[in-house]
Amino acid sequence: MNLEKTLVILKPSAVQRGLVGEITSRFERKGLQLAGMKMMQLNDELLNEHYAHLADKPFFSRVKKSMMASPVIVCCYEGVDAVQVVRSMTGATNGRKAEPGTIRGDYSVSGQENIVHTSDSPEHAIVELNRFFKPEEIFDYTPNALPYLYANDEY
Ligand SMILES: Nc1ncnc2c1ncn2[C@@H]1O[C@H](COP(=O)(O)OP(=O)(O)OP(=O)(O)O)[C@@H](O)[C@H]1O
Repeated sequence: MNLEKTLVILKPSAVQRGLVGEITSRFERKGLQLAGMKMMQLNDELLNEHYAHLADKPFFSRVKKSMMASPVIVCCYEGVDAVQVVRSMTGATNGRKAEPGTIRGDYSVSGQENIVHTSDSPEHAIVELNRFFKPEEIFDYTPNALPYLYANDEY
């Protein structure tokens, strides 16, 4: 089984709108295991790194400003194929286009204020978790529910 860890950032739009419990409960109910969680204030240096792929976009400084508008909650979730599972729960970037049932589809009507960031590949998840967490802030433990979450078979 392909056990992975992935990064979720509850953006200022989630924190300010009081959606932290709603969003984290979705991941819990799905069966993803919480491996790390903290509140932090993002800064320009971190965001230049995190959003380097957007540096030449006209909305770059607006996105960074919005990500610094309040503290965020950063989470590490673990599970089999966790990156793809969390990404599919996230929905399309623009909340107006995201499918109902996804986090962005259910809680956002904006392209920018879209509630969560989630890692988009296993490779990026490793880099992003190292960016936002110290090693000692990520916890490895065996959930009691493990036999009820995954069967032994490979589908
Ligand atoms: N055209 C746009 N106008 C305003 N903000 C945008 C636009 N496109 C993207 N963004 C913001 O920048 C973030 C990063 O954009 P990216 O293209 O990496 O999308 P994403 O991978 O769906 O989002 P994320 O990386 O946050 O999960 C988006 O989540 C959104 O907040």
